[in-house]
Amino acid sequence: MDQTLPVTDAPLPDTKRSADLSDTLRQILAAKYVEVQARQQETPLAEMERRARDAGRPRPFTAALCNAVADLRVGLIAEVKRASPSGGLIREPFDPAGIARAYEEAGATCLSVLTDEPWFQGTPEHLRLAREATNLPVLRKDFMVDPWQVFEARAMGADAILIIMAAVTDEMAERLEDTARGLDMGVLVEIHDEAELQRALGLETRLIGVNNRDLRSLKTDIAVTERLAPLVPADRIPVAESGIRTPEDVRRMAHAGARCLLVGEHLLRQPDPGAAARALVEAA
Ligand SMILES: O=P(O)(O)OC[C@@H](O)[C@@H](O)c1c[nH]c2ccccc12
Repeated sequence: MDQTLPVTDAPLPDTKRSADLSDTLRQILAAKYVEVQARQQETPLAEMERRARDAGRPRPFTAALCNAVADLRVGLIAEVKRASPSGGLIREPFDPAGIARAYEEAGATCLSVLTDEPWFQGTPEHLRLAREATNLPVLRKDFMVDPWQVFEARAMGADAILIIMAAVTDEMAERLEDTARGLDMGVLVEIHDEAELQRALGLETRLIGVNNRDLRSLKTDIAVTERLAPLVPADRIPVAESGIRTPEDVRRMAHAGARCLLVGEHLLRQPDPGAAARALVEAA
């Protein structure tokens, strides 16, 4: 996939201004800024806000995960994506509705659906199809850099958004969260190190996602959750993300304190993603 994109000086958080930021993340964010600015010309904020409010009330995303944790179940956020740049996944044929139904039958608590197209071949239509096929709350998995995208998420039917601390300033993170809360949407904030955890704790959301994938190197190591989940305060809920494949991985994440898991690639590489999801749900 040719991704030679114009790199602009996106307002990245100070900690990320150095060259240590992965080319991938920098290119994704630079392209996202260009894309979002163009899309706002087509659909101004006032109109997108109207569409969001017309979309009705979201399904409870955070409450679904809190209930799973309270019932000592695994809170599985099962991901729907056609491709992934880091692992070379391409799922063909790709049936978002069928995959979502299989996840629901397997006992998943929520869905995560990629809507980033250049890198993950995701679309808002994938999210709409997956959401319509189940009763599960759906997280819009995309690179949020502007509150306009939060209204767009609700307008396409999403029930929650992701805030990646490595991708935004503290001020933007707060604006994104305020916008989501104003729409009664859930917020999963994502971190990859101790500094990002401290920044994330400045937000209200209880859901602290620990991404085992380093957005600089795209290297994945589930030991990241084992290091960071114990540092998450007791009034928050750690969510282990990325690189989770086996029942043993699930037990390691649970032992580290993460009973909510976000899993994609392993499930989507299987002929029957539902059976693979059930194996993980039953593992803890
Ligand atoms: O496919 P995996 O390794 O199971 O990972 C799922 C999910 O954690 C990953 O897709 C993800 C986590 N944070 C993101 C931010 C943007 C895009 C993708 C992601």
